[in-house]
This record gives sequence, structure tokens and C-alpha cells, in this order.
Amino acid sequence: MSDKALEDEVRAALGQVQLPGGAPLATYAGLSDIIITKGAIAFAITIAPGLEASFAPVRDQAQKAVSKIAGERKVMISITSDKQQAQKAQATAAPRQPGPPPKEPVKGIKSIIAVASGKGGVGKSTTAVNFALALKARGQKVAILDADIYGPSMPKLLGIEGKPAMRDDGIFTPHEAYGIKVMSIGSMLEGDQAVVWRGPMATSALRQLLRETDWGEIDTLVVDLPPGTGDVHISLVQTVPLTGAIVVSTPQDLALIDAKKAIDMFARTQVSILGIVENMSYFLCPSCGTRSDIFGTGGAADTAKSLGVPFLGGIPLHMDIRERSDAGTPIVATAPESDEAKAYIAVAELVN
Ligand SMILES: Nc1ncnc2c1ncn2[C@@H]1O[C@H](COP(=O)(O)OP(=O)(O)OP(=O)(O)O)[C@@H](O)[C@H]1O
Repeated sequence: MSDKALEDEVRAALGQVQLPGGAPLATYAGLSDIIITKGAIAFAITIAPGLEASFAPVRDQAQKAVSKIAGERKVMISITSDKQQAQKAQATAAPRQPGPPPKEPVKGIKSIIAVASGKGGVGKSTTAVNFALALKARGQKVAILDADIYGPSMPKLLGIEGKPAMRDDGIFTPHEAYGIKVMSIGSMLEGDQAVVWRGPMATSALRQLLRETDWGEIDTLVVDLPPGTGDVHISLVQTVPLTGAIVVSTPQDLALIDAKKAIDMFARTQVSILGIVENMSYFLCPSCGTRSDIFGTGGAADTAKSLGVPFLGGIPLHMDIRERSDAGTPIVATAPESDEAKAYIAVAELVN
């Protein structure tokens, strides 16, 4: 069936779902575009603030109705509140719940650590995967959630292919690599879809990947966040209790300015900063082992000090880190005795 035909079927199904006032959801002004990908059907329902409770059954009914025609695709429906809709929806408004909804732990997961960076390309994902593997090497049960909608890289970094399996009840069974369970938002995206997945779609996908995955018993879930600060970060910090965040930066000043912004965002949302990791901190000559501080190392340590957050150490710029990442054979798993791997293990030791 073509995507357009499937979209029409979804709309027809939504015609059978009633809003609190009795009108069909299909014609509701707050219904977003319906996005169809190979792995998912996603849309958002915008409501007035305070109507969350009365729209929860609408979401459930829509989920059921669309799931019937979704086949293998995951159905992702997010409810998002918008002040501009407030007046329109006033007539059916339910009493407003005071304060934000409580943070809910994720079943089976003891601790969640987010890995963030102020900007792209500083080595956040490489650090996240090797940090997770270092925790595993220290005896923990570890999982990774790749929430980087702009460049999901866990499938490549861990040599994972295809979509995760889904049980009959719609719950994902995560991939497994090097003894770590892995879910990536990349399995829901196709090509260049990050742009349309911004906002409600991305947060809805994050919620489902977190909550509708059979993680088993996990000591630490490492979440690889998108670079910068945005919807995915806000959604994560508002909905799950985080143990804390690690911010990755390169030694250059500019990257550190961005890192400060990321730290500020976590501070404002009461997430504790576990520390800053300085990536590509120094160059280790592959043939003679000589260390050169080509970027002027120490910037992250100074920034950490001035912000009163821990400095977790530096990771060398080393060809082996890049080559093994590209090959899906991360250094901590495949060369744990190397100095580079030891740098990641030292970070894990400081955090845990
Ligand atoms: N310490 C390192 N030494 C050598 N190469 C590295 C190092 N860290 C990361 N890289 C390489 O730098 C590139 C960017 O790394 P990575 O994808 O982890 O960055 P990122 O911050 O997650 O980027 P994005 O924001 O695009 O997701 C990759 O090719 C990776 O292999």
C-alpha cells in the first residue's frame, strides 16, 4: 500500500475516534500532519493546557484504531498543549491540574545518565558508547538509548542493522551488542526526516522508545542526546528522573561556550551535572606514544572549575578511536587494554 493510501486509512480510522465534545478526531483542527515512515505512523494532537486528562482516552482510542491498520509500524501519538488553543477548547475544559506531571521511573532501570554536548561533532556519541561499555566492563548491566534525532549513530557505532523486534503486545525487544542493550531513534527515521521529527514527534518517539521497550533489569541506561538544547532534552528532564548528565566538549573555546549553555540548561531543570569530558583533548602519536596538546588542552578543566562542576578527564584524539567507531567495533570493547580505552574507563570510574 502506498504511504498516501495508508494515510487515508489512518484518517478514516481517526474519523471513528470521538473527541470529548463528540466530534470526530479526523476533522479536529489540532490534529497534525500524519507522518508515515517505514517503521512508524506518527502524529500529534494539540490541545489547550489543562485538557490533558480528558484527551488521554482520545489518545488511547486513536492508538487502538490506528494500530489495527499499522501492520509492523509503530504508532506514535503525542498530545501537546498549546495556549493558543485554550480559548477554542474552553467549552470542554476539564479542571487544570496544578504543576508539571510527576517524573516516572522507567521500569527495570535503576539509573539514567544523559550524555550531552553544546554543539554537534564534538564526539558525544563516541564518548557515550565507550562510556557505556566502560560501565559494562566495571560489572554493570548497561543499556543505551540513542535519542539523537539529528544524527542517530548508535547503529553504526555498534554495528547494528535493521529494526528492533516488536512483540505482539507492541513492546520493543532491544538490539544487543557487546553485552549492551540498544535502542535507537534511528530505527524510526528514514533518510533526512529529522526535520519533520522535531517537537512533538521527537518527544513522542523518545517516550515510546523509553517506556515501550523491554529493557530487562538494567543498572545504568546511557541516553545519547541530540547536540545543543531542545525538545528532546526538555522532554527527557521533565518526564524521567535522571541520575545526572555528562557534557562532552572539545578544548576549543567555542565548543566550551556551547558546553556552558548545555550545563546551564541542565542546572535550570535541576539535573545534576556529573561532569565535563574533554574529547580530542590531546594527540597521542600512534608510533611513538608522545603526547601533544595540539588544541591547548585544559580548557574543559578550567571551565568545569569555574562552573563548580566535576572534570571527568580528557580523551585523546586518536585514529584508532575513529577507525574502530567507523567499523562498529568500539575501542573499549575491542581494545580494552589500550591507553585510549583506559581514558574512557577512567571517566566511568569517576562517575560510578
Ligand atoms: N577521541 C577521538 N579521536 C578520534 N576521533 C574521534 C574521537 N572522538 C570522536 N571522533 C570522531 O569524530 C567524529 C564525530 O564523533 P561523534 O559522531 O561521536 O560526534 P557527535 O558529537 O556525537 O556528533 P553529532 O552531533 O553529529 O552526533 C566521528 O568520526 C568520530 O569517530
